[in-house]
Amino acid sequence: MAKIVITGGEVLNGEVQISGAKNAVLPILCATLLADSPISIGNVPHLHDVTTTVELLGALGAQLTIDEKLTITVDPTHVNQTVAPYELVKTMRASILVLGPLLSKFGHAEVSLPGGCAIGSRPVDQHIRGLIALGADVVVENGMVKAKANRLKGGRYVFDMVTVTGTENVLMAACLAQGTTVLENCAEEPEVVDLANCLIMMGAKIEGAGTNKMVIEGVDRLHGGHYDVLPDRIETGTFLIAAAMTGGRVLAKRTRADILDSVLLKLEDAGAQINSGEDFIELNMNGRRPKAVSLTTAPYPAFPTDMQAQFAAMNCVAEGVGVIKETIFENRFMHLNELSRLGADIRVDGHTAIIRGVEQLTGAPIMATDLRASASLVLAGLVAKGETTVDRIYHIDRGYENIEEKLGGLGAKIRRLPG
Ligand SMILES: CC(=O)N[C@H]1[C@@H](OP(=O)(O)OP(=O)(O)OC[C@H]2O[C@@H](n3ccc(=O)[nH]c3=O)[C@H](O)[C@@H]2O)O[C@H](CO)[C@@H](O)[C@@H]1O
Ligand SMILES: C=C(OP(=O)(O)O)C(=O)O
Repeated sequence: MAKIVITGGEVLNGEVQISGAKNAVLPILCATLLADSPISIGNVPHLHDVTTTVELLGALGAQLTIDEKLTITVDPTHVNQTVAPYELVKTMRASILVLGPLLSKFGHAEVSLPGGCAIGSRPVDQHIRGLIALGADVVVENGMVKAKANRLKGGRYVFDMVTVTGTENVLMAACLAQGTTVLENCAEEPEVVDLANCLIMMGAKIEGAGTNKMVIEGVDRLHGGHYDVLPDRIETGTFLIAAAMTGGRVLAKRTRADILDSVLLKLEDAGAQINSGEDFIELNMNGRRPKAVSLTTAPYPAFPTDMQAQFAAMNCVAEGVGVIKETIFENRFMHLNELSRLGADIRVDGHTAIIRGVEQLTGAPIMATDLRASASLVLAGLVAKGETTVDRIYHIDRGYENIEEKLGGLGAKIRRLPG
């Protein structure tokens, strides 16, 4: 299995180009199934999850072309399959996002219950109940979600909890339903808004994206066009933390500060100087050691669970004690054991981690357990004395484009050992 080897101790300095957001491009690629003419998607990140989605859409009969800039054009007019088997969806949580579009467009969908990061049980009951509220007939049998409907009808659904992909699935389904759908307690994440903007470009009638209530007026058809995916706020935050942990300065380009408020505030609490403009964020630590920060994860616009592991890594070397509460996923502390193997001082009490910063971590072989855990281990390796080898690095390739090249460009001593 491929590994990443890092020799810690370099102060990061320089510019990094941020890629398109994984959690926006995946639903948007699935939304192309709804169109009745070709649609091209730009600012696509080169990620394993994108390849998986492309393979999935291809297996459903869509014709895809990818140019040298990684713009993906999907022609969904030849889709002739509405079954997404386990073999195709097992590595990626987001594959459940073909359920809503297939059902809405073709009246039938069978999608295997998804895999993805092992960070919690991650049920899809809200996706199913939302589709039932639109008139679908849904059963779960042999690990498959099987849904059918002649034509979905507008309805009202109040999500039990804020769910990002749940909101996206039901939103996509509602676009081609007959009549008006009202969705409440919706996720307000920027990636949901990006999906809604893409659907609107395709002819959908959606109001309220980015608030907790969306009203969707169903239309008879959606068309193609072109859409550029928004920048990845989690990748951005990860590079800014790399600068903060190493006492360095990083200019993240082609990104957006307005979707990172809660993260930037915590970085300022850690002592970072932040300067941002329309499409860049610069973080300067001026050689200082970060101060520990306390945080609680919650749905957007509060602090994102996808940045929790990276802040845990920063707290390991920060001055003082930081208390981290994870409220979204029940099993998202697996990085903490590995960080302890580097010498971190961490106490876990249920869903709370109390981290006392140490002066120096020391390199060791460690194991990545999920996507953001992997990122946090790489960050820790940047500041650990000597060599850190992060095994099972395939997790990181699901969500970070060329992470070792980008960190290397900022001065990190990092290399990949092929498996
Ligand atoms: C591809 C994608 O966009 N992934 C993101 C998405 O995951 P994902 O959409 O899977 O996460 P959700 O927002 O759905 O999960 C939030 C919480 O709701 C629970 N839940 C969710 C759906 C459901 O039907 N029933 C239920 O109980 C989950 O177990 C979890 O405790 O949002 C998460 C929370 O911001 C992020 O960490 C993931 O990076
Ligand atoms: C948990 C994540 O991804 P997924 O939902 O695709 O497993 C993530 O992006 O941190």
